[in-house]
Formats: sequence, structure tokens, C-alpha cells
Amino acid sequence: MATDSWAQAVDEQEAAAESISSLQINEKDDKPKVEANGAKTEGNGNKTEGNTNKTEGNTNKTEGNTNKTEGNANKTEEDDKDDKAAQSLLNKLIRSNLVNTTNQVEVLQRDPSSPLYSVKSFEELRLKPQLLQGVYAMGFNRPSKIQETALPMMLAEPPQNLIAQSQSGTGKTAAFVLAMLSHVDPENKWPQCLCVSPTYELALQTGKVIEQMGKFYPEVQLVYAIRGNKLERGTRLQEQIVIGTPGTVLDWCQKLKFIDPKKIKVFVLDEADVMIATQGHQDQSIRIQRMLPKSCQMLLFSATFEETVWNFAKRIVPDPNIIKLKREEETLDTIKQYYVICNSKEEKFQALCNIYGAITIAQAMIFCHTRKTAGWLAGELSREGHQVALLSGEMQVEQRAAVIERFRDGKEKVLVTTNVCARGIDVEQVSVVINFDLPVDKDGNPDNETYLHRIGRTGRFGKRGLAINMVDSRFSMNILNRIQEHFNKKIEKLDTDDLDEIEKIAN
Ligand SMILES: Nc1ncnc2c1ncn2[C@@H]1O[C@H](COP(=O)(O)OP(=O)(O)OP(=O)(O)O)[C@@H](O)[C@H]1O
Repeated sequence: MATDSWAQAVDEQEAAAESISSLQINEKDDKPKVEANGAKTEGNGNKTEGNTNKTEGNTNKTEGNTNKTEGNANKTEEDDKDDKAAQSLLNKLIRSNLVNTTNQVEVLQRDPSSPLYSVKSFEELRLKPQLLQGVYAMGFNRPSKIQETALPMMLAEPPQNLIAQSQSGTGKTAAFVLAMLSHVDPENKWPQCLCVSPTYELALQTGKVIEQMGKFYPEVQLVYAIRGNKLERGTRLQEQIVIGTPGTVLDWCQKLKFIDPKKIKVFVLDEADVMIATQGHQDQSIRIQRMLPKSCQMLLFSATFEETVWNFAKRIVPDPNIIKLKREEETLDTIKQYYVICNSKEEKFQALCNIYGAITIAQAMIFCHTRKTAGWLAGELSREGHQVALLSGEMQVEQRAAVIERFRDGKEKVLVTTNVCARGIDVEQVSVVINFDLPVDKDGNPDNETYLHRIGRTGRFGKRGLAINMVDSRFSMNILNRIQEHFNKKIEKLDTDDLDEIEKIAN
């Protein structure tokens, strides 16, 4: 058990996570998040505000799901989906800027003979002045790479269908939000745009972007179709944009008839790669799509584009234009990789202390296999006087985002985390990565992808980096050897009892 106050706080925090989660309903009622949602609906009077508040009852459940993501080896498909949804949400919460990329977009036009427009400014899009004002108020000066091509396609007359794939942070959400806002007729008091997201939280994030971008366009209203938002039977929605999760959207269209699907002009399916992780969501999305008129514009977005996503995308979007923006490749070329042989976690910790004693480490990320080891290590490091942040899967997703944000801002110098927790999260400036435990997949094989993502850097933004792997058994030595073979890059042995040797690695 923890002996110092900090480690004790961590223990308590982890132990309290469940009770925090069950307190959510009451707490959330006062959260600014709710007010932010309500703000957009002001013009609509109490009705929508009531709706918005009622939806909060749902929060607990979905966040409960998110918390499950911390499972290690024995992950189920459901956990996988939660994991992806949580990653996606975390990335959204911690990102404040566009992701830079040097890659060019690949475009596959439905009609290759039609000219391909791309824009370099928002003015060229002839947006409604209220929307242009909204875009500039968000601090956007010019379209992002994917927006340059996607926006003219989405705003064209007649509307064109689009499947777009690019990594998180490249401006997809902002693009389709602008398309939805451009296509609605504010005079018509019925739903015209339908957007489905995999989880309540992701829907809420998109809703916030709609609110921000539509700030100067108050005639356009938004409503959340999510479980827990119970409307009276016979209600006919007046809001022009509906954003929600597939199950509730389907119910609202089919069973409860709050929405007339025949009047929908734009259908957006966001985060398709997260969506397909749940079989039910796929089926529901397809059933929604089938209720929409042929003339409805279908748009689908995904951060990744595996075969399964592609198969699903083709069922949702007929005759699509396709835009792809490749992720910037990660490489180990600029990284110095070492391994250290130890016999126990205590020895690993000692090795770590020796490294810290010999070289100056501005910021490091340390990965452990289990939450227990991560907690223990964070406590030990803290006792040694390090400013440590611990990322634990027990935490609410917002709490995790806050921890990463503090670390990103340099408030803490060491971030200890479990494998699952930090997967897919980018903290670019970290120059030292320590694998306290090597990454393995659920079958006990080396997880090369995770290794690369943790340690690798993209070519252009790549600063030199240092990776240190702790090896404590024949099993982990075998994993290390296989990682080395896979990347065909030598991982050098480091003797952490030899201070001179450690000093050399910093040069
Ligand atoms: N044209 C732009 N100029 C400047 N910033 C932008 C622009 N478009 C989007 N952004 C900002 O960049 C960040 C990422 O954009 P956005 O959320 O739209 O990307 P995304 O591809 O949908 O990623 P995710 O799937 O993680 O949400 C956001 O903070 C957004 O406000």
C-alpha cells in the first residue's frame, strides 16, 4: 500500500473511480458542458434546453463504458470499440491545432471527367456570411489540406457523396459541420441534416463544433438524439440538425417518428472505423441510410481505412467521391534504441534511477503493462522527487485528457502510463520513451505497431529521440529480439551500472 501522500492519493483516486462515475448524473447537471449545449438552443426556448439536460442521464452509462477500456490482454470486442472511442475522444480533447502533414490528398472522383475543384481560401466557397464569420471566429484562416478538396465537393450543386479518410486532427469534423450548416434551410422547421457518431461523448464534441461554427447563425437549431433524451410521443422535431448515436437515431426515425427521414438532405456518418467495431451500430446505420431519400447527400468519415471500413463505407455511400490523406509515416531512423537487462521490477526501477542520475531528461514517458505496475512505479518515482503524472484507465476520460494536457504543457516531467491507456495518443515533444515493459499483444507476441507508434517520429517533425527497453526475462528478451528483427534496426545493450556509458547515450 502507498506510504506517501501522493501515492496514497493515486490509490484513492483509482479506488474512487467507480464511485465518481456513479456520481456523474448529479454532478453533470451543473457542468458548463451542459450550458454550452443549451446555449445554442436558447432561441428554441425551454424545450430543447430541457432535452439537453435530460440527455445527461445517459452520460454515466457511456462513460462507464469508456472506463472499461483499461483491460489488458483479455480484451473483448466491446472493449476494443470502447478503446477506440476513448482514444478518439482523448485525441479530440487534447488537440488544439490541426495536425501537420506533408502528404498530398489522393482523390478518386465518381465522375473522373468532371473538373476537380480545390480551394485555398474560405472566401472561394461563397459561404453564407454568418458561416464565414463563424469560421473566422474559430481562428481558421484557410482550409486544411483535406478541406481544400472535400469542401468544394460537399458544397457542390447537385450535392455529391463523399467518403473521406484522414487521421484524427486533420479537419474532417470542421468540414462536414460546415457542409451541414451550409445545406440547411433555416426557414424550414424540421430536421434536414442527420449526423451519427459512435458514442454520446463523440456526438457531444461534434455538437460543440456545430454550436461554435453556427454561432452567428442562431436560426439553425441542433438536437441530440441519444439514449436518455426522452421526448414526448408524437413530438415532431423542429431543429434542423440532429446529431446522435445510431440506435436512438433509428428509433427516432422509425419507431417514434420524431424525424421524417424522407426530408433529410445530408446524412453524415462520422468515425466509421470506431462505428464498425460494434456490429449493432453497423446494422443500425445501414437501416437508417435505407430510410433516406435517394437525393440525400451521404458523407462518411474515418480516421483509418481497413478493408472492413471500406466494405461498410460502400454500403452507406453510393457512387462516392473518395478522398484519402495518408498518415505521415513514422520511422525509427532518428531514434537511438537501447535495452537494459534486469531481474525484477525493483531492478528496473534502480536502472531507471541510474539513468536519471546520469543524463538530463526533459520529459519522459514510461510504459508499463499493468495498471498495478504503473501505480507502483509512479509512487516510487515520486518518492525520489520526480514530478510524476499517472495516466490510469480507471480515470474518467476527461480526467485522462487533463493529465495529458498538463504533461504536454510541461507541468509534469514524467508520465507513467499503461499500454492501453496511451495508445494512439500523440505527445510529440517527448524525447525519451522508456518501455518498463515491452509491448505485447493479447497472444503474447511483440506488438510492433505499438512499439513504432510510441517511439517512432514522423520524418518531417522528427526530432532525435531515445528509447530504453527494460528486459527482465527470457520471454522479454525474445520479444525484444523479434522487435529488432522486425524493424531491422539494432537495439544496443546498455549497462546502467556504468555511469560513463549512460552519459554517452545522451550525446
Ligand atoms: N482550417 C482550419 N484551420 C485551423 N484549424 C482548424 C481548421 N480546421 C480544423 N481546425 C482545428 O483543428 C483541430 C482538428 O480538426 P477536426 O476536429 O475537424 O479534425 P478531425 O479530422 O475531425 O479530427 P477528429 O476526428 O479527431 O475530430 C480542431 O481543433 C479544429 O478546430
